[in-house]
Amino acid sequence: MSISVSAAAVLQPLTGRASPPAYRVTANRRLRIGPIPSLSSSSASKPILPAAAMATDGAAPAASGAGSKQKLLVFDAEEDLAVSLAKYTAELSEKFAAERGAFTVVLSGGSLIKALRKLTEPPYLDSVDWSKWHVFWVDERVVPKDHEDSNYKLALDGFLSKVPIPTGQVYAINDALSAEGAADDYETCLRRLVKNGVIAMLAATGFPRFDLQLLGMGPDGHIASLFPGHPLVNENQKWVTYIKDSPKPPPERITFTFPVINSSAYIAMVVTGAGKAGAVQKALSDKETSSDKLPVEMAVLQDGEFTWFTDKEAVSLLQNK
Ligand SMILES: O=C1O[C@H](COP(=O)(O)O)[C@@H](O)[C@H](O)[C@H]1O
Repeated sequence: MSISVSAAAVLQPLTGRASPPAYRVTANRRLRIGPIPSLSSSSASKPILPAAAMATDGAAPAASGAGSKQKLLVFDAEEDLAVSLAKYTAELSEKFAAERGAFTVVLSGGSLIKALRKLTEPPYLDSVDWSKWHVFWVDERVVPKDHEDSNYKLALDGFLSKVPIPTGQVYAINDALSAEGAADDYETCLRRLVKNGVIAMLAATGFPRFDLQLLGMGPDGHIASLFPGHPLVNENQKWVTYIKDSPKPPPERITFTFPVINSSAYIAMVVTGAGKAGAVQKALSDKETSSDKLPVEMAVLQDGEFTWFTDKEAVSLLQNK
């Protein structure tokens, strides 16, 4: 099989949003998977038509994922990905700071944090208005904040300690509480910030609408602390919930639920390495009605823009099919 790439994917710059590192990709539900054509010798990323979740411009909203678009960016090297991710994030920061006077950013743990390193360097260190940033976690391990397993510590060491975000705008969990207590406490914090306008609300869903969620995916296709086959993936009332039997250690965690993840304005899904190629292949295959969806496949924005930032290894099974 071969990949079908729309010419529009190459030629049509995205408009109406922050100017992105790549291009709008128009939908093609007859996606064929195969070798990635060389689209531009000067570009480090190659837009490819991805998943069934992609929506045609102007298409009627589907039952879920209304208004959702997905783009797939594939970089030759992780270094190129990091450069592009920094530009993308800085442009969204500028857009939301101008529009709303605040930029609400959700971090995951794991490999994502290292991919943010270019934001801590010139020109972004000086050009980004860090005073507008409000930082949250899509999931957190229920451990002390100075524990090696803490997503807060990972982000502090690798990112937050290197940029001047006001400490009062960094919303870590209360690590003195139980998993259940920490989840409730975090949701209460989010509700307060929605009430005072720091976090937007998506009227269509009644859930908070973060400006940008910077997410990673595990080799099993989990995102946040929402794991394949775990009942938490079906939680549709709570904003934040907890897990005590995480298949990946540590076992106790709190996590945003899918309604919150899917109410975001923008998601950057940052996935690198051959170890994730199987999950990427499944997520970007053309099975629209698969009943055994991976958690990453359940991340479908209600009204927003979803961009995959990947490297060649992560999409290697797409290339070889
Ligand atoms: O446990 C977790 O894993 C995922 C994926 O991590 P990665 O190192 O494979 O990128 C991460 O997104 C999540 O926040 C974390 O708690």
